This record gives sequence, C-alpha cells and structure tokens, in this order.
Amino acid sequence: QKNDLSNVVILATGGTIAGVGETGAQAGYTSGQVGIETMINSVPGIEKLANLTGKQISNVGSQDMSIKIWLKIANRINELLASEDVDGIVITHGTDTLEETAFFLNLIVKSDKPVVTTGSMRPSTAVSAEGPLNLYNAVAVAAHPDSKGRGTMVVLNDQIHAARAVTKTNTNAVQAFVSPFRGLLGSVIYGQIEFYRKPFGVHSTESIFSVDDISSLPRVDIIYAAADSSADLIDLSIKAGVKGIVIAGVGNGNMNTAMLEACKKAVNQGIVVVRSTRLPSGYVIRNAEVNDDEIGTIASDDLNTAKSRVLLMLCLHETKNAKDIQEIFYNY
Ligand SMILES: NC(=O)C[C@H](N)C(=O)O
Repeated sequence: QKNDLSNVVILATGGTIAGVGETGAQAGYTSGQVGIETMINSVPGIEKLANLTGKQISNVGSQDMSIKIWLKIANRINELLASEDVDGIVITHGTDTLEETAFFLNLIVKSDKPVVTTGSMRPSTAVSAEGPLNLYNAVAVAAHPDSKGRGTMVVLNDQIHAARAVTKTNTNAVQAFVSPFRGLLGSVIYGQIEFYRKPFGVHSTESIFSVDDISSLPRVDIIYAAADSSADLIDLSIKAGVKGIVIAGVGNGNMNTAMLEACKKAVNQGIVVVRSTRLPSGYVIRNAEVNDDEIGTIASDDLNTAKSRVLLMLCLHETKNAKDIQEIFYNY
C-alpha cells in the first residue's frame, strides 16, 4: 500500500477474544467462535494504525493449543517476516497457554521485526469486552518501529510483557498477566507506547533453535510436587517413554525423597530432568538443597514450569547433554 503506515498481519488462533456467550453478563461461553474479519471490524480506528491483513490459523480455546499449531504459526511468521512487505505480526490467542506459545515463538522466530501476541479474559459478547482494545494496542505495538528487537511480546490490559517474563496469574480478572520477577517491557495506552527496557535472554535471530528442521517435539511431562506427593507419576512417565520431565517443585525446586529418588532413576535412564518451582516468582538455584551436579538434574533458573517444558522440548531436539541444557536455561 502506498501510505506511511506499517504493514501488519494478524494471525488468529482462537481463544476467549474470539469467544461467544449467549448473553453479555454470564460466565459461560465458548472460545474460538468469531473469525478474524469480524474481530478486526469490531475495533473502531484500528485501520488508522497499520495496513492490516488478517489470516485464520486455527480457532481453538488455547487449552487445545498444540505443537502442530505452534509449528504452523512459526512457519507462517517466518515466511511473512522474510518479506519486505510485512513489518510486524499480531497473534490473537487464548490466554490459558498464551505464555507458552509466546515463549516458543520468542525462541524460534528468525526476525527482529515485532511479533505481538494478545488475547482477552472476557468473550467478545461480554459487557465491557476488553478484546477490542487489546487488539488495538497489539496492532499499535506491532506497527511501531521501537518494537523491533524485543522478541515476542504479550500485550494485554495496557501492558507490554516479554515472552520469557510473563505469566497468567488470575483465572478471570482482566488484569491477569504479570511479569512477576523481571518486570514489564513497557506500556501501551490507547495505542501510545512507552518501552522501559529490552528483553533479557537470547531470543529470535540469536537463538540456536529453528523451526526449519522440526516436524514434532519430544514428549516432556510435567509433574507437580506437594507434601507427601507420590513418586508413581514419575515412574509412569518413565514407562511411557518420555524424553524429559519437568518437576513443578516446592520452594526452590525441591521435592520429597521418594520423588527425588525417582528423578535419579529417570536421569540414569537418559531422561533429562529439570527442577522448576510451583511458586509464581524467583530463581530455582542450582545445588541449593538438591545436588544437581551429583544427580545430573537441571535448575530452571527463573523459568516457570510450563515454559521450562517448552524450552526443554526444544533443547532435546538438539542435545541431551545436561551441562549444555543448563547453560541454555541460564542464557535464553
Ligand atoms: N481467556 C481465555 O482466553 C481462556 C480460554 N480458555 C483460552 O485460553 O482460550
């Protein structure tokens, strides 16, 4: 197009932002019902921010987001961003697994052009649905030259988060997304952007991971630790042939003796085990109460459990070496 606006492509995947309920004031609704054209048309003034194209990739609640769809999105983004005609990407997505998709893309997109994910907590039919403003702000961020080189971002409720830092912290409140440990990347108020910082960690063009040689990812299970929790699930995972296990540990990635013994068994069978924490914030520190050097486990640093699984799946596609994987957990 012959104007000064950036060219932004919106890839729609579903979620509550595309959700529909019978009335405007009820908790029940179905995710992933409204198509991308209807979503764009519901945002007055969005056409003034960028030249927009919309594409439907999937239309699912993000509880049904899959590795297959991730690969489809990543391939499509790489294709689009390789073109001089595309300046930025917006992805509309359910919020349940939004942080996993955003982190996956942060690791695998081969461009420094902005990739901005967004969603909503209220369905499109709700009284005070916030999806349209989130989409407006996401397009504003994707269209802005300052957004380059900041990896994949998550924009909701006037805030710009880095994919690595952000997590969903509330089941239904509009202010659900928080970057509890590393803080916000910036803010966006009715399309006005202010960035506070660059993202920490290796991402995008600097990342060793590439979607080109991936058609599937190895199975990695998550196992949650609690007082007196059973080690049976670890044994089941081993039997099921997993390649990796992420423990959602108590405190600093701790677990009871039975679970730790089962983890040792897993490591001895060539399964890579990452210790993360079920807490919302803080580092899992190597060799604190668990001797990772001796057992061969990996500390998740400040990556949460779900994102540790994403990173471990990608790592296992490249290497099984625990030392190398630990370095990646520290640096990405
Ligand atoms: N607010 C939401 O988007 C939740 C929905 N279950 C989803 O992730 O698709």
